[in-house]
Formats: sequence, structure tokens, C-alpha cells
Amino acid sequence: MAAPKDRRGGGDTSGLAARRAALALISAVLEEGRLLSDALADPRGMVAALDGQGRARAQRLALTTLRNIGRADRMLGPHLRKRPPPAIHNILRLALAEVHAEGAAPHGAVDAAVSLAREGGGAAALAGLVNAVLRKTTAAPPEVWQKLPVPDLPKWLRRPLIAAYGKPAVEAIEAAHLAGAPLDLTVPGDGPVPEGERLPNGTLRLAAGTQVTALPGYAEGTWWVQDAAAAFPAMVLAPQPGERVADLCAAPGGKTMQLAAAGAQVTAVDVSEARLARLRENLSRTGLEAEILAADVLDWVPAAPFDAVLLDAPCSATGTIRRHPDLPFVKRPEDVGSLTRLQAQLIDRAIAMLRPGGRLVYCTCSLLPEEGEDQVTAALARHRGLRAVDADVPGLAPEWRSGPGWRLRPDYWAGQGGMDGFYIALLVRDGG
Ligand SMILES: C[S@@+](CC[C@H](N)C(=O)[O-])C[C@H]1O[C@@H](n2cnc3c(N)ncnc32)[C@H](O)[C@@H]1O
Repeated sequence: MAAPKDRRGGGDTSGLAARRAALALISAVLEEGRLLSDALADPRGMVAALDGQGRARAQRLALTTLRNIGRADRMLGPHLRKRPPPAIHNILRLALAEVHAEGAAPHGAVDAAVSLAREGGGAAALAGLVNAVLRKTTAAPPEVWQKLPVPDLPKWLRRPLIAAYGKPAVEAIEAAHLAGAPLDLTVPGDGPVPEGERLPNGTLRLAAGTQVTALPGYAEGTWWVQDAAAAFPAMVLAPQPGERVADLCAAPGGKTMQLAAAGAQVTAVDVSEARLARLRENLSRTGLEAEILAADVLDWVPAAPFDAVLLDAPCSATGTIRRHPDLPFVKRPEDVGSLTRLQAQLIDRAIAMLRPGGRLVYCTCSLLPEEGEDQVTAALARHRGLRAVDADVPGLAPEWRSGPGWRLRPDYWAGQGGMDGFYIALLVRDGG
């Protein structure tokens, strides 16, 4: 196959290099079962060879295509007698998502798709099929696409969510996943900030696709990117100036920065050196301070107990699907069992680090009750000297109470662009 001229993305006027890289990302997710974040960070990947603009375009195209695969496949169905090879199938899906979900001009998307199909060497004969199918399907009026059903979550995830929240709620969650996520900023103090909508908890919300590094206040470190739901756990912990607070499973540090900005003396612990490097960068940009420890929380024994602990435990991350549409294709039900065992062990370690009267916030960005409500209920049964307590936090609605804590869902604040799914509980150790 001839080396495509615009491989590096510089001068990628036709957008072919960005589309080619988007297809490589989609294939990494669908065919190799890799997380999009890993494929994006791969220095040998096609995206690494693009300039900033090309990279952003490739990432956006991959995200849009993954979010809309269900709709693209429904539209393609009547035009395909048999399933085409994955490379061709993904070219068709990408072009349809580009035209119908992003509003791209059909002729450009179809021409690019045909060129990409021709590049495939052995599959070159299929370029004619790509042309014929896309000419028809990209010409469909917008309302035909809009009326296609919202893509379902995979059955292993859908079933327990319907059992927990009911079918209408799961359909609303799926609609929120399809809509994607805006850009949320946590702004702890004064300084330059971009124009945006203030949410009830103080989060500043901007339109999706905004280039973060170009916004007022980025260089000054006035704010950081953090989903509105992810800002609640530190607010629930309500750290006081001078309190000793452990942030367990801390990287890349969104919650560490909230705790430090409130004046707490923070010890941030995470097992991943690579993720801690990002935490260090975040602290340095925002001018905030914390003690940073690379350690496994299961082994680490602090020198003295803490006034408060925040445990943001590793989980299925199913609450973040609107920002990470690759997750339903990559995550497996069997991953959840080992995560729930780890979460229970981490909770036990976190409780052992509290002084009498100390507070623990447990949270996960999961939609599954077994990583949220059930986990905290079981911890309360294991530890008699522990109680769940209420918190008075702006924006944290009383109707979100669920079991011993709060259940946050992507379909909440729907009119304002939704939020990630989270579970948060505030526990207090007796005594003190
Ligand atoms: C949900 S993420 C944390 C997000 C972070 N709290 C924030 O707000 O930016 C979970 C983190 O747990 C860390 N982790 C997983 N198992 C761990 C363990 N046994 N000990 C310490 N950290 C662990 C992972 O490296 C990952 O950074």
C-alpha cells in the first residue's frame, strides 16, 4: 500500500490523516478491546504523529463514532447483505457519524471514506460498496437519524441498572450517554475565569469541545477540569483549614486540589507513578500543595491517624460513559467482582486510618449499586463503630439519597447537560 501523503497531519487539508487515525482508535477499542485513553497515549499510534489540531479531530471523530455505533448500524443494516470486514464497517460507521451526528457535509465524508477504503489493499474492491451505501445513507434527512433508537448499554450492565433504577431511568441514562458531556471546571477562589454557566454546586460549565489550554485562567491555575458530579465528594467531606486529610487513590488529583484549596494538610496516595506525575503537574499549575506518596493503600500505614479520609476507589467507571463511550465495548462483567473485593479491602484500610470521631468519604464513579450502596451498607455491617451521616452541600439534592449515601446519575440536571454517575457516602467513626 502506498504511504499516504498526509500521514503526519500537518497540511491535512482533506482531513484524511485525522480520519485514518480515528479509524485506528476505533479499531483499537472494538477489535483489540483497548481503552481509548490507552490508544490515544500510545506513542507508536497514528494519533501521535498528528499535530494538535489533527489529534483533537481524530479523538472527536472516534468519540462520536463510538457513541453512535448503534444508530449507524441500524441505518446501514438494510443496505448490507452481509457484515463487511471490520475495517470497512468502521469506515462506514465513521462517515455516518460524521455526517449525521456532527453535521459534516456528505460529499466530503463520502469521498474520504472511499479513499480510505481504497487504501485497504485487499479490501479495495469494497470501495465501490462504501461509495454506494454512503451515497444513500448520508442523503437521509436529519429526522431519520434523530428518530433512530438511542443505543442500549450492553446487557450485563443494562440488566442490573434496570433492577436498581427502573427502565425509564436507564433509558434516560442512555440518552445522556449519547448526548456526551460538557466541559466542567472547578473554581475554588478568585482569578480569571472563562464565561460559562454556574451550576448549583458552584461548578462552571462550558460547551463541549472547548480548547482547555486557551481559556482565561488556565495559565494562572485558577481552575481545573472536573465533572460537576466528581466535585461533590470533597464538598461532602468538608475539609477544614489545618485538618490532616488523606486522599486515597488520589491521582490525577481533582479531589486533592479541592482539599488543598480548602486549606487542609493533604497526603495524596496512589499506586500509579504515571498517574501521580499528572497529579504533580496539576498541583504545580494551580500552585496548591500536598504531600505525595506512591504506595499501595492496602500496604501503607500512616505515622498518625487522620482527621478525615477521602477514598475514591478504583471501579468499573460506568458513571463516566458519556465522556468515555469506549467503556461499554471494553469493560467485562467479570472485571466487577475483583473490583468490589478490592473496594471492600480499601474501605477497611481507610477506616483504620481515622482518628476517633474522624470522617470518611467513600465514592466511586460507578453506576452499579454493588460498587456503591451495597459496598457502604456492607462496610457499616462490618464496622460497628461507624455511622453514615448527612451533609449539607449546595446542589446535593435530598432526593438523591440512596442507601447510606447519595446516588448521582447522568440523567440528573438533564436540562443543564447532565453529570457523571457517582456514589458518595459520608461515614463517621465513633468517639472523639
Ligand atoms: C478513580 S481513580 C482516582 C481519581 C482521583 N481521586 C481524582 O479525583 O482525580 C482511582 C485511582 O486509584 C488508584 N489505585 C488503584 N488501586 C490502588 C491501590 N491499591 N492503592 C493506591 N491507589 C490505587 C489508581 O491508580 C487510580 O489513580
